[in-house]
Amino acid sequence: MIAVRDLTKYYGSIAAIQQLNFEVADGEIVGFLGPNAAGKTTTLKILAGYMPPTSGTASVKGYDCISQSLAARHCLGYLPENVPLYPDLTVAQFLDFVAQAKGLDRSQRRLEVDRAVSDCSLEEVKQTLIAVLSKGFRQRVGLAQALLGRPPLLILDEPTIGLDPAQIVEIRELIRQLAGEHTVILSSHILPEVSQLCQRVIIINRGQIVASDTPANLTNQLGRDARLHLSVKGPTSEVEAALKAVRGVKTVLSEADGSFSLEADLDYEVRPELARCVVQHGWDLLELKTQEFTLEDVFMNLVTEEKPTD
Ligand SMILES: Nc1ncnc2c1ncn2[C@@H]1O[C@H](COP(=O)(O)OP(=O)(O)OP(=O)(O)O)[C@@H](O)[C@H]1O
Repeated sequence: MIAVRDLTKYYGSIAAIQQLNFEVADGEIVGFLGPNAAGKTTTLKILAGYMPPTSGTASVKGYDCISQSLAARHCLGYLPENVPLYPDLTVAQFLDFVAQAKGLDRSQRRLEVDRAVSDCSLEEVKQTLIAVLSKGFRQRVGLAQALLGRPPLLILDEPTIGLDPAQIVEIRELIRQLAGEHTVILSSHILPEVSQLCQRVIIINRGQIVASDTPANLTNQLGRDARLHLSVKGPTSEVEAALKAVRGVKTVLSEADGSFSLEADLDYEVRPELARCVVQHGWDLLELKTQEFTLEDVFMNLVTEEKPTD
């Protein structure tokens, strides 16, 4: 569905993205994840045909996003970071206007507007002026306009930004439902959002791709170490020293609440020995649990490891 080759964009002397290469297959839901200024919006704008790259190519369904922009744009619906809505129009008028701009004829327009209104649960505000809509409803209108014409690809730039927690849950649920019939690429810097919604994650930092895999594989890649959390009632420095001495334990960190975080070699089952160690010292073992690596750990690992080259 999407093929990106050596995509590079300079704004003046600033390289927003450099030599990006990735593909998105039909039916995939891909999260484009990165910190602020990583180059997410720039990439999505190029894919949506909003601006040309400095070099490299991007195509949607085989159509080049710049030289065959019209054909490429027919295959996609784009929700920009800041949705350009017309406040003086009602929701129905605005959607009809966008449907016209997408080249749909009168009868198709009515059907498509009704379907998008229904898909995005906009019935109650269909005749309401956009000016008076809440941010959550505006975002739904933004999604609805992207859906008009049933494009096979949806490009969603930070779809939940600025929404309250309840609205975020609603929009995520809506995206999950839409994903069944569409290929989706969405950008976000919210890690749980990406791990909940996406089958694959592309992590971008300083304009370059630093990882691309399923959330599960990314967390598995984090290494051969297990993380454990212990809560022990005993003298902190002595407990710390004793835990450190257990075979397989690599690091011990005492936490502000008096508990301990450990990293241990996965090749050893350290838990029985840790428990014995605590009990033999006459301390109380209140809790001992292993902790899974999360996408946040992967992200921090990749993003903080990457140092600027200049
Ligand atoms: N129109 C522009 N003119 C000059 N520089 C720009 C322009 N748009 C973006 N940039 C710069 O390009 C880099 C990438 O920006 P971009 O908006 O693509 O990142 P992003 O990952 O979407 O960030 P955010 O999460 O903050 O929206 C940043 O350094 C940004 O300042």
